[in-house]
Amino acid sequence: MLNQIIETKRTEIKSLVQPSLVNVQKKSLYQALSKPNRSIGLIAEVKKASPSKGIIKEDFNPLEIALGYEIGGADALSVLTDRPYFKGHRDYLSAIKQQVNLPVLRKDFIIDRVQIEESVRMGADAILLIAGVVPNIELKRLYEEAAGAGLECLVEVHAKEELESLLHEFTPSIIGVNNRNLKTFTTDLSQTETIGSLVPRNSLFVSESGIHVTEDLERVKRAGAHAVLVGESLMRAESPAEGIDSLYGGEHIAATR
Ligand SMILES: O=P(O)(O)OC[C@@H](O)[C@@H](O)c1c[nH]c2ccccc12
Repeated sequence: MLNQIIETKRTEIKSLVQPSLVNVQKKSLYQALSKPNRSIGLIAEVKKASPSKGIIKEDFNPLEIALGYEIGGADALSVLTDRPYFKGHRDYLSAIKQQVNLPVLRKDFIIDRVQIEESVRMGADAILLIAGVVPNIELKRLYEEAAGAGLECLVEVHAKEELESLLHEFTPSIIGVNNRNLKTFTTDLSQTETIGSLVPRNSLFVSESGIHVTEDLERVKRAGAHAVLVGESLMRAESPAEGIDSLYGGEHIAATR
């Protein structure tokens, strides 16, 4: 499946037409996650569908969901911009970034520098870079290119060895451990525990995927995660804010903010 997605991206890139530049105020994902609203940070994801779950939300209004996440006290947003597999759109990200006062991560499969330019133009604050889809040396180039263009990166890994070999090349400021196995699509939170022990002290550590209930949150918190990236369980909630509230077991937002 991942191979197929990457093939599709290569085709998309060949005919990519750059969007016009949207004028937005940059917000740092790193800073937001360094001082989270609650005991563990939250990147709340705007996602209509996924290859493993099909359509997650029928009546999907991305802007409304994003505004709901902001009201609910999310620290940052992740917006799917991949169209064929996740039913996202780059216009969703631009619209959200113009209306919501939170850092926005572009969730897509970035394999080429033209997509970095595209991300800047659409108004993203940060992009996802996935280890294993391009060689590490190439990932490092994309990371540096993004930094030069003013974008932060969440660098996603899936195995201990993958993180180890990545750290030989460079040390990302924000490292995501994906609990989802990209081949079988199953999620396993022990991924966060095993791989988390290797995340360098100075990097922010995000646990991604398969976090549904307060116990899951507690578990990845114990494993040292600074933040979680949550999509499906929030998308299925009665409302985005209620979803966040029940995930956090009613934990209040820090009064110091
Ligand atoms: O819906 P979930 O299980 O809460 O997962 C969110 C997020 O981690 C997931 O959407 C994701 C993680 N890495 C990705 C890479 C591409 C697309 C999507 C993803």
